[in-house]
Amino acid sequence: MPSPISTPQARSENAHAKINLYLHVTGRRGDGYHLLDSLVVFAGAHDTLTLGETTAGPTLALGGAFGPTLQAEAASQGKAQAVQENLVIRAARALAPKALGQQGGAAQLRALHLNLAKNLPVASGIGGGSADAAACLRLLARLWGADGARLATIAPTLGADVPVCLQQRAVRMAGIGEHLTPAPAMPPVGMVLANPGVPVSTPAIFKRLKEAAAPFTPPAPPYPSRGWATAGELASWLGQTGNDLQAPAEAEEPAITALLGALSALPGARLARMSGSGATCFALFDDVASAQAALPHLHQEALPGQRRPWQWAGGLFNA
Ligand SMILES: C[C@](O)(CO)[C@H](O)COP(=O)(O)OP(=O)(O)OC[C@H]1O[C@@H](n2ccc(N)nc2=O)[C@H](O)[C@@H]1O
Ligand SMILES: Nc1ncnc2c1ncn2[C@@H]1O[C@H](COP(=O)(O)OP(=O)(O)OP(=O)(O)O)[C@@H](O)[C@H]1O
Repeated sequence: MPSPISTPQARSENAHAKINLYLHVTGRRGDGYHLLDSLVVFAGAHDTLTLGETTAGPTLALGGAFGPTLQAEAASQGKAQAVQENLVIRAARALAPKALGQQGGAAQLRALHLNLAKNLPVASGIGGGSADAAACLRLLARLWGADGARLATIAPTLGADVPVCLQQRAVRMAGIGEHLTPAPAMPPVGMVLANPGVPVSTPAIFKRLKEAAAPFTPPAPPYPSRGWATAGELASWLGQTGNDLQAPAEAEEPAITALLGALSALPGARLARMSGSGATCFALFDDVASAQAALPHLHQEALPGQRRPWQWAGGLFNA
């Protein structure tokens, strides 16, 4: 039998874009973290992490459309080695001693090189570093041997979104992101994703929400036991929900308001909303073909971008 890491496919792992179809902030913990209720799905769009080798590891090479953005961020922080503090490397460092022991872990880390094709915008509300860290855990678990339970204990130590990105399937998320229950099977859905090219900091948006002192929102109603038969049914059910981070994010970045307007105006769009803490927004369509047909109609003035704007059309990722 081939070893689990012997094929080229086994040496790569995709980190799909996390989409919060709705996000209610239901409370706040004593330590300041917010309690959430969110329906999380994953889009076909993804970063890709691939294993390489070195004798000076752990090392990370950044490629893809947004590799230079991450590289520049690291450089602007004035730390020559900041790329090596990327969440991907932090995930590897967290897993190695637990999977292999101190000595074995140190040896394997020295041999570890990772290539990250960063195709998704950075600091954009679609998982980003969390999805990459989760992909790293899944990839290295295959290489080093670690079970799901072990990964599940490490994931929340890396970030609130890492547990959901580890599962990478449709779930209802509660707590600060650690309570995950399977969602009903999703209907066929088309999706347009767009980022206006403005980075948004998650802590800054939660801080704005806190300062606004708005009342917390109750959790969404129970999900229909048979799920939603069509994208239209899903969109109309989502109409009774919202994203509580959208107003503070729009206050921080008016480009989000313009983008939501442009997405709502797309032919066939059933619902337009922001994901996570922004600034990426999504529109739902009846199917992938409708989303792809609508994408060229997206007004480019809605993507002003200090950074590189981004747009994508496709379907959901089903693990
Ligand atoms: C908004 C979401 O994207 C929804 O999926 C996530 O909750 C954010 O997850 P994340 O980016 O992995 O967040 P972390 O890196 O763990 O936290 C960044 C900061 O966001 C705030 N934060 C995050 C998650 C949460 N449930 N409550 C919070 O208040 C905290 O100030 C925290 O210091
Ligand atoms: N692999 C990575 N990809 C993107 N950002 C990373 C990565 N590793 C570390 N970071 C840092 O994390 C910061 C937040 O970016 P990220 O893309 O994770 O945010 P996000 O998309 O808002 O995430 P979330 O949806 O979980 O809130 C970046 O500004 C960057 O400094």
